[in-house]
Amino acid sequence: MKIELSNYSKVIKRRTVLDHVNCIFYSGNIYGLYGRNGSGKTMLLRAISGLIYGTHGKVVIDGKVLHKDISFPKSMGVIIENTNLLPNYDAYTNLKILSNIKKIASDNDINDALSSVGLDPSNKKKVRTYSLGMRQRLSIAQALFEDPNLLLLDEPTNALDESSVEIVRNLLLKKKEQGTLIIIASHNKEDLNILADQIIKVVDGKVILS
Ligand SMILES: Nc1ncnc2c1ncn2[C@@H]1O[C@H](COP(=O)(O)OP(=O)(O)OP(=O)(O)O)[C@@H](O)[C@H]1O
Repeated sequence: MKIELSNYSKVIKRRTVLDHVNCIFYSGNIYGLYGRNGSGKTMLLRAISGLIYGTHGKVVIDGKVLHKDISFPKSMGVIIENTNLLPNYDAYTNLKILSNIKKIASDNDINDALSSVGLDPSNKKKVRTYSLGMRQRLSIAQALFEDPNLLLLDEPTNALDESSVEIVRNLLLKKKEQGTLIIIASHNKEDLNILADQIIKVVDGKVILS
């Protein structure tokens, strides 16, 4: 998989939040987006995910122009703010409902996905009563669940304790080895140093490649 942003800009209410971004992402790599609050990291993830329309420029995914040839990247797992969880169901039911929509997962798949992030599949607690860290682990299970080719993760480990961070780092490195393209926005320099093949600095909507 190859994702290319060419001269991509996004202007919201006369403010340029992404400014002539040019970058290329390839499968089998982890890219770390690093930058201050409000610099545009989440916006860049949204642009790649197809959640927003660019004001100028384009996103091309495997030769197909986003919002022209395709609406979304074909196989994608996303964590952009914790809006993807169903708070009134337990963790198992969250993944079960997702799998019923997509009709792909067995009970074993669900149990494995929850166990892989250290959640107990038999825990019947409703997700609304979960701690932030448990929610974050469930979001990660959900993003990884269908084995997507592309993972877009906004601050995936900011609420996790040390042992959970370790679990998630290992999971992501394993996915990378399997050829997944992973883009992570993070304030955690240690995470990015350990995980990222390339760190991309985002400053005032501009991308600085290093
Ligand atoms: N819906 C919106 N309407 C107007 N401006 C927005 C909107 N969402 C984000 N912005 C602005 O776009 C800019 C980039 O925001 P973005 O969320 O991408 O930053 P970020 O680098 O992810 O920050 P953080 O580290 O705090 O998560 C910010 O100035 C923000 O105020």
